[in-house]
Amino acid sequence: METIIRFFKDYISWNSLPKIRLTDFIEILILTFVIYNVIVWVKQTRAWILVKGLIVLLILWLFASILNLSVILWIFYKCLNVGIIAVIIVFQPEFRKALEQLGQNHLVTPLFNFNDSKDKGDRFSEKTVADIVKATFELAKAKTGALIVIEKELSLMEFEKTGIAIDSLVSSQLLINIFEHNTPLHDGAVIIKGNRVAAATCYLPLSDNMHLSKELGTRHRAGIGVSEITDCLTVIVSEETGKVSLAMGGSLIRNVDGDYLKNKILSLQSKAPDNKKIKLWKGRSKNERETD
Ligand SMILES: Nc1ncnc2c1ncn2[C@@H]1O[C@H](COP(=O)(O)OP(=O)(O)OP(=O)(O)O)[C@@H](O)[C@H]1O
Repeated sequence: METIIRFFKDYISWNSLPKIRLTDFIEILILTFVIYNVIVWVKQTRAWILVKGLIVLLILWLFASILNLSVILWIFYKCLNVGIIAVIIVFQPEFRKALEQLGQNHLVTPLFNFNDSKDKGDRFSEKTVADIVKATFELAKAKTGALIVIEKELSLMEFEKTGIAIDSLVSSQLLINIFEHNTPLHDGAVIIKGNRVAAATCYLPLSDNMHLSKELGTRHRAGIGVSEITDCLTVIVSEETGKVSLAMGGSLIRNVDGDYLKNKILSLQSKAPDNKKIKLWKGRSKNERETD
């Protein structure tokens, strides 16, 4: 009995328990957040197939280890380095997308948003909103294909650079003219920043979303693609059907009317209330992004 009491005194006393500091709690929270997000990412991408493959390989390796199958183990170890590089190459698009999403994270973006030019006044004037809506539906009526990307918080500079600079005030006439068939500027996308048409003929990244309807061509895929990696609003006018669709946060809303488009543009207008949020470095928190 005495031995048992001594055991409890020696080993289950408060002194023998590891000390938990505040930093340990912080570490646990960070790790929980990271592991949860990695699991969600793995489930949402092709990486899930990779994980299943890795589990099969792990079982094989365990089997070979238990039975001491030296040749199989030797092959495993020799292939390990090449395998890691192969995985990085094959899953490069997924890794890229994950890093881009991390960069868009609500915690990170405000820290590194150096662009304070939009801190003053509204993003769009009433005329700009009305002209975008007017041009869109006139183009739709004439079944003229169009792709208009409206910038929100995240810069579209990298796509702007692929096109021809315009830097002109938005007007319905200008937009209609740009997308007119057989004119030098009609191909590609127009980028709108505030009240100005920044550039035309811009090339956008195509979405690789496999769940998109097969009837959607590259114009729609490009519109959705740019909305997956930035917080822009993309207006797509189908040349084939004359219907207007919107892409936001990687989702496509098809066949919208003028009021819906106007409200969506106005929703970009409302900037995040900077003064109510923690402003760490000349930055501003993003408005909530729309999902399906
Ligand atoms: N990556 C891209 N970036 C910008 N614009 C693009 C891109 N790919 C295609 N486009 C535009 O889309 C046009 C081709 O549209 P396509 O017919 O393939 O698309 P769609 O989605 O079926 O649209 P529509 O209903 O208008 O036919 C091109 O002429 C070009 O203007």
